[in-house]
Amino acid sequence: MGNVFVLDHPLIQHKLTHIRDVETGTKEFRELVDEVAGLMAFEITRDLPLEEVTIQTPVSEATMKVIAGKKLGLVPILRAGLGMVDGILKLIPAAKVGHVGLYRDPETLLPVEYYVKLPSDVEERDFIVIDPMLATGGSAAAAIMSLKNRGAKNIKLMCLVAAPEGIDLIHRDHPEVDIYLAALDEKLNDHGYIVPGLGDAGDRLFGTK
Ligand SMILES: O=P(O)(O)OC[C@H]1O[C@H](OP(=O)(O)OP(=O)(O)O)[C@H](O)[C@@H]1O
Ligand SMILES: O=c1cc[nH]c(=O)[nH]1
Ligand SMILES: [Mg+2]
Repeated sequence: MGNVFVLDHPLIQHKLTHIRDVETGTKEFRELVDEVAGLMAFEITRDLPLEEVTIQTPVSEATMKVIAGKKLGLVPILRAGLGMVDGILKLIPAAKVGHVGLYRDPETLLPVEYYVKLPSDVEERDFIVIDPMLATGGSAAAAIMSLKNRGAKNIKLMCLVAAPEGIDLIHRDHPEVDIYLAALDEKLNDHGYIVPGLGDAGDRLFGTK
């Protein structure tokens, strides 16, 4: 079964509290999501392989380590996943970015796919699927399936806030996928919103409500 990592570094917890606060406006919300995504990327990339290179310092020759040309792909789920991309790209600027467009039908809570564009070398890349919210898990599970159907083999999932229901669905449908979170919340409400959560991530990021 895939692991669930809750990245509860004090900086992440502090910023996430402000993200959750209903008084936090669009500009600050966007900046904080960007910052937390960068802090989380630090931990998610912990297993990147290194290789040795020989360099010359001002003092001597030395054998040191650099990241060994791993092919990474970030896949934000539109729209809200977009808010986390730049914060990660600041740390991993060479990553390619694919997009999966999904919205959750407000009545059925089921995901509806409207767009997919991935890097051409899907089979050779390790992917991180990104969405701030893992609620019922339907959107993330569908995005992961979309990647697998196109040949992706190694996939991680990165979210800010999850409900237990979402974790269960990913474990059921994609048991090998590791999940990285900033917080695991209590439950879903009757409308499928995470409690306490942070509200509608897309609307808060883009100011559409
Ligand atoms: O786990 P689930 O129950 O599927 O819910 C989570 C999804 O809901 C939100 O997207 P939304 O449908 O609001 O689209 P948006 O990002 O365009 O606002 C959120 O960004 C996730 O993609
Ligand atoms: O709490 C939730 C659940 C789904 N989508 C969101 O944006 N927020
Ligand atoms: Mg939304």
